[in-house]
Amino acid sequence: MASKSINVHGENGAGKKTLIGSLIFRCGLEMQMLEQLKRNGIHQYADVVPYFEREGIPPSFYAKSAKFLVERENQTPDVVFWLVDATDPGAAKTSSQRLASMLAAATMNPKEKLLILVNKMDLTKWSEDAFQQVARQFRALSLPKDKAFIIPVSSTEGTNMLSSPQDVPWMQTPPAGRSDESEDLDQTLMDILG
Ligand SMILES: Nc1nc2c(ncn2[C@@H]2O[C@H](COP(=O)(O)OP(=O)(O)OP(=O)(O)O)[C@@H](O)[C@H]2O)c(=O)[nH]1
Repeated sequence: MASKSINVHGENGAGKKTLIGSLIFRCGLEMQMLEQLKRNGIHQYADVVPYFEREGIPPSFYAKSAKFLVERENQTPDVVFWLVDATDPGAAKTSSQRLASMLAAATMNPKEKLLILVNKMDLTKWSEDAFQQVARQFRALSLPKDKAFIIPVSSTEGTNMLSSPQDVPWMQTPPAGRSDESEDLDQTLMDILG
């Protein structure tokens, strides 16, 4: 199976460790490792990556096409996860400005995909307004063509990561007049990773 690299960015507290821990728990753990985590008192998603780092275990998870390795220092990974807190539009603005300057300076340059993940959607009760308020900040940037996607998720609940959320009608019906791929809200995080 192919191996690909992922780099994770986001403001403090956006949910970087929780997202990766959640992906590792949902699609990266063998029974033996699950038992090792339990034995060491690791029950929260956010504690998995720090535990792996202490133990020298490279964090990774599986998607359909590849094994994804999470790397800290890599300016040209295959995929970048750019996390934004859906409950904090102010932080989203700062975050979008930081993304714009990193793209302009090419200090972050994903080879295949840039996934802007609007996280903590559960806390907004999957509000379309909350999502659009954050997404708008990022749509205003000149994002790399055909590589960038804006995806609402909940890392703690795993929603829209492996399967689509139920009972969120606006996710199935994109806004009228918008047909570009980055607005294809009926694709989950894993669908887009491929
Ligand atoms: N309700 C909810 N809480 C979340 C979600 N994702 C993260 N959190 C919470 O947000 C807080 C910060 O999450 P972390 O994963 O530690 O965030 P981080 O980006 O790694 O934080 P730093 O290392 O400080 O930059 C924790 O209390 C998480 O439980 C989510 O999808 N929903």
